[in-house]
Amino acid sequence: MGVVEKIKEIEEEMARTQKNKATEYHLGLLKAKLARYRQQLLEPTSKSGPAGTGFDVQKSGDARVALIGFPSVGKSTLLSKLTHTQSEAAAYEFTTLTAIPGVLEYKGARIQLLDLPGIVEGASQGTFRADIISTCFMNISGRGRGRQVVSTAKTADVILIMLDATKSDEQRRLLEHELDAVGIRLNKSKPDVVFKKRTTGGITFNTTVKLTKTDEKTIRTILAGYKLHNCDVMIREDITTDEFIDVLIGNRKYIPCIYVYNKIDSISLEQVDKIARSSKSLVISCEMDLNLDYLVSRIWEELSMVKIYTKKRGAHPDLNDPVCLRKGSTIETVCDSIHRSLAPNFRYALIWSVLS
Ligand SMILES: Nc1nc2c(ncn2[C@@H]2O[C@H](COP(=O)(O)OP(=O)(O)OP(=O)(O)O)[C@@H](O)[C@H]2O)c(=O)[nH]1
Ligand SMILES: [K+]
Ligand SMILES: [Mg+2]
Repeated sequence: MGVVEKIKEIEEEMARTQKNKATEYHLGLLKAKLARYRQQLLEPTSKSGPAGTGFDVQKSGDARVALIGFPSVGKSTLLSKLTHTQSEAAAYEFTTLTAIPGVLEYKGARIQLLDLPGIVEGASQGTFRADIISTCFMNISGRGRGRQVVSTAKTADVILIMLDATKSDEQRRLLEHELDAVGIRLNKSKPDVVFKKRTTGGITFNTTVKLTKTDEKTIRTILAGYKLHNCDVMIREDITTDEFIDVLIGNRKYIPCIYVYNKIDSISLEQVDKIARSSKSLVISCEMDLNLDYLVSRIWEELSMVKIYTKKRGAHPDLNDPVCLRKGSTIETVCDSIHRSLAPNFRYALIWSVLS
């Protein structure tokens, strides 16, 4: 049986299994298995298909923002509006077939905006079902280049999920599920769990908070499923079973995301108002140039960039030429962004002032 069939089988079993206290451990095991198979799908050595590599577009500028969405929601139109790059836009689906990078200049930073092909061929006419997702997920040879797109999304600092405001919100859940399946966690931070493998000593299990969404037994069952018999687990947050599996698997990507609803020129004011009020959501019309400036400022906010000005001794800094980095970067990152030979010989930095 291939990996895809195994995934399908587990998904079916999970759908059949009633969720209650008695089945919790079993479901936990199934979840762990499912995560492992999905992982295999993306591994280059897997026999199930080619590696989950993204499009071959070099990262450039200070940050990368990826546009993800169904066909014809207006991704290319947006890229052409916000950057000097023209990406072909048309009324038919799958106009864009590869990744098109453009540069968005804002507050002295250069942000790479990536237009990507529309994803999830065939899913748009189906209802939200796990078996459809698995099939779409594998559908890389067809017109929709789903897997390549989601792999590219993994390299982004911020993801824009672009939606057609005139269509149902089902599209949003499908896209979220698709990204989730490849290990992207949207608008979440890494679970506060310390996990260390050991060679002997059994399992030590500690928590600093009360666990209400999972428990020690479930976690021990999962560890056994992974053949992890010696390790330290320290849980410092009220995590779910899924979040624990994420920690075990390790290569999850925690990426901020904004839901951008386009084409609001075609819906009622009441509908616009409703969408605009939900969190992380934003309404625009590319065609009528509505709210595009606000979108850019929100992207900037989500990127949480800091600007660093360097100066020569006795001279003023050049305020037109900042080094732009994500918040949380270190002096070493600053050095590396100036020149890669700088950090090894670096001794100290003088810091003048911090502006907010
Ligand atoms: N009414 C309306 N139409 C829009 C708006 N933005 C884009 N469109 C139209 O939507 C259609 C699709 O736009 P594209 O930019 O090609 O969409 P895409 O998401 O890049 O599509 P694919 O590359 O095929 O995935 C075009 O006919 C655009 O003119 C908008 O704000 N309002
Ligand atoms: K299109
Ligand atoms: Mg396009």
